[in-house]
Amino acid sequence: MLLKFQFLHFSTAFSPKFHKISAPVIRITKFRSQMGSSSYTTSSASSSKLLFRQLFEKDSSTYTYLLADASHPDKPALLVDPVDKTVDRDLSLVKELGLKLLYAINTHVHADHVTGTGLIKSKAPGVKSIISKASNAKADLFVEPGDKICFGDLFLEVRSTPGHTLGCVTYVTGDGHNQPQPRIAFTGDALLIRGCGRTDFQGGSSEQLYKSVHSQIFTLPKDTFVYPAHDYKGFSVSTVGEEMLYNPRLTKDKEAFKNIMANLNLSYPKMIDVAVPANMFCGLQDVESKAS
Ligand SMILES: N[C@@H](CCC(=O)N[C@@H](CSS)C(=O)NCC(=O)O)C(=O)O
Ligand SMILES: [Fe+2]
Repeated sequence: MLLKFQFLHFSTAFSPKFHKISAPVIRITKFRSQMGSSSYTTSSASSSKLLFRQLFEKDSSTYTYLLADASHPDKPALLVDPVDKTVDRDLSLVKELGLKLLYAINTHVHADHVTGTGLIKSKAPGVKSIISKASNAKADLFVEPGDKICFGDLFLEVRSTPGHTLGCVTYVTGDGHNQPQPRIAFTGDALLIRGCGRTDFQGGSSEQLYKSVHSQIFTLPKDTFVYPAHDYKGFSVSTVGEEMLYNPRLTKDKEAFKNIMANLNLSYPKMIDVAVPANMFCGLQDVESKAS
């Protein structure tokens, strides 16, 4: 089934410190209900267009993802959850692969590392930063549930998955013509491989996280790949079906899940007092205050 694109309105917002920009985030009617159907045709041609790289930052065990439409003449690309320390590596890769980086995107306001989105903007002018409107952080573009972030013929659909933080979102791949199979879900810290994000700060709520994962991620096709923002156990990828069967927290009923989350006894992330305020400003809070 072909999706009918309808441009509703642009979701743009401006950080006072950044250039004015006008890149659109596209909203499409009935998108979420269509995503729930199984009537999309599979096309190996369409799925082969996606260039995909998983990158790792070892100090915070963070995964950054590079995606591009390799079939498009411009090879438009985006980065999900870049880290400040590895921005040069990521931008070198973008250059080596001949990609045109459009967007630097966060799944949420990270507590354990400084995002690379602000640095990327300064080193690669024209790139737009994106975060959810619900995060209340600064960025060039704010996304809401159902929005599509387009790069060439491909896009990321935005799904609201609060619970680890108030503004957490999951980005799910899609194609303007055919639904590539399988899809990929970038779950941030909402769903980790055999785990999930903690819920004890940044507006976290175990009740909300349970609902988010079950309603927004576990409803995706079971062969959907799960690529989280972190891994602490040596995993790199899972699937929705695998997590529905084997996730030791989210396979439990809600009350058992809430009990597990209330008793994690994790120490606070070492960088939280630096990272959260900085990440409210694309990781550039100190740089900006020093500059002004
Ligand atoms: N030790 C690390 C932080 C580890 C941590 O708290 N990770 C977060 C995701 S980053 S906000 C988390 O939700 N972990 C869940 C879990 O079960 O481990 C540091 O000091 O930075
Ligand atoms: Fe987090």
